[in-house]
Amino acid sequence: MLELRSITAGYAGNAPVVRDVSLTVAPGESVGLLGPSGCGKSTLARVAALLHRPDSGTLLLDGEPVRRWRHRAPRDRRTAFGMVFQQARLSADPRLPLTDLIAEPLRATGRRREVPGRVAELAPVVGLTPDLLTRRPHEVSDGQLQRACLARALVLRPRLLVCDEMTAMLDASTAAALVAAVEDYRAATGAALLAVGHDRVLLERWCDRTVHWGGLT
Ligand SMILES: Nc1ncnc2c1ncn2[C@@H]1O[C@H](COP(=O)(O)OP(=O)(O)OP(=O)(O)O)[C@@H](O)[C@H]1O
Repeated sequence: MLELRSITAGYAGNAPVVRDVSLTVAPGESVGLLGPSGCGKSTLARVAALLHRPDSGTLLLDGEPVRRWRHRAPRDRRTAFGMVFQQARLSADPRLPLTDLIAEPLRATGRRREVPGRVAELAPVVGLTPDLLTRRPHEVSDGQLQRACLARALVLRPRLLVCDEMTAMLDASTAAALVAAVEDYRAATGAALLAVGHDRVLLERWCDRTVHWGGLT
């Protein structure tokens, strides 16, 4: 269970972009968060995934308040989340072949031995053929790179996925394939989902419930 209570967050030197926002994602639930461009959805998504420390408010994970963020958060909390960002190219190290990109969280948590097995398992799940796995980000399409980023988000088997406009830059068939991969993962594991976007039709089809930014406070 993820509970965001009265979260206010922003960027140093500027007025907060998220003000007093509350949102709950129950275990196994999928929640869509809809809002116009620039309203603060990505900022709230990063707060929810422990990647951005809020200025005030409380985040509870399974009833326990989170007190530390980013690399300071305890490992079991950080690894509870998998996050997919809107712009795969900005979130992917351009030096890494896709295999290493997918495996990054395993290496970062000292689980190198699991790399070959997990990458081989996940590549077909996200629709990546073996020849693509040895290529670097500049040698693959945006859709192929986003597939690898989804695999990276799944590699530690998170309990909660945060997808921030995951499909915004993609064609309809790639978008559908990525949503299907997320849903297959959720069906198999019971993981919850927070999907952020501005495509009402997509979010309403994809999620158990959809909340509107203006109705969050
Ligand atoms: N690193 C940053 N430093 C300063 N301001 C930022 C930073 N990142 C985002 N902002 C500002 O915070 C506000 C909210 O941005 P955010 O990306 O959270 O919105 P969003 O709703 O996700 O937008 P979009 O749908 O266009 O991605 C915007 O005004 C943006 O300019």
